[in-house]
Amino acid sequence: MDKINVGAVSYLNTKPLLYGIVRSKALLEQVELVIDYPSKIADMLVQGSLDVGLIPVAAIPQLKEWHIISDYCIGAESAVASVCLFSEVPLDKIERVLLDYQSKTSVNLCKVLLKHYWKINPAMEDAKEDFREHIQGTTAGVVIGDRALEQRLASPYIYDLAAAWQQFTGLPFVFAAWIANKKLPESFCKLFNEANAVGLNELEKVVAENPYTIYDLHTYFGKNISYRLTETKKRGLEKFLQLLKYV
Ligand SMILES: C=C(O[C@@H]1C=C(C(=O)O)C=C[C@H]1O)C(=O)O
Repeated sequence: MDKINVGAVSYLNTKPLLYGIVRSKALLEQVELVIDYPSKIADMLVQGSLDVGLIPVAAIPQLKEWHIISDYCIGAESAVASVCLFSEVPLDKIERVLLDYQSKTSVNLCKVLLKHYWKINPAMEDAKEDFREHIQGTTAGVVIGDRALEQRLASPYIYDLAAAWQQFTGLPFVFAAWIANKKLPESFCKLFNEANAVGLNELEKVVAENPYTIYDLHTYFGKNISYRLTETKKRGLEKFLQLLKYV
């Protein structure tokens, strides 16, 4: 039987989900695992080189067919820490926003918040690889993932996009979810879901396996990121997909 091509995000936030996946022999026999940054994983799922991906939810409208195949996601109930608008000046002085090329969800979340919540209208620019060096003066930037945790040490103004979304809507936010572009066998989905949960029940071990000095990973995995795809998170997701039509 052909292997199921699975794509996962290369950031620290995905380590708790991958912990059990890479330890499940039964799963690894069925799976070819690819790890890359989120916008790449989304493009691969849309093109069909993946069957399942932990994809940015903003890419969902690009898929002809999609199925959420797991109860786990990369979400947040309040401040997420690793998805922020970083700036040297306060919000009302920002003239230009550089948008992280590795993101599909957060750059659109920032557009939604600028328009409907903060009600300001700076210029937006899709950024290139070295964009973090250009976050200065009245030029701000949306940065995601591990690089955002680093950027926290450099930027005086940090606007957490999940916290702002929560204040705007009263709902949690889903950044990425395990989405398949075709129906997959029930037996695989069950095994896959169970494997996702293993690391979440062993966060101490996941932290120990990933030495990191920039940010406390107990806080990051245990408080900032919220991994369960609950009914309220699904409501947050639906609301975001609605607003996405008009950005
Ligand atoms: C919370 C995060 O969520 C991520 C944000 C994504 C996006 O903006 O497209 C995609 C996948 C997630 O890993 C993060 O990476 O910091």
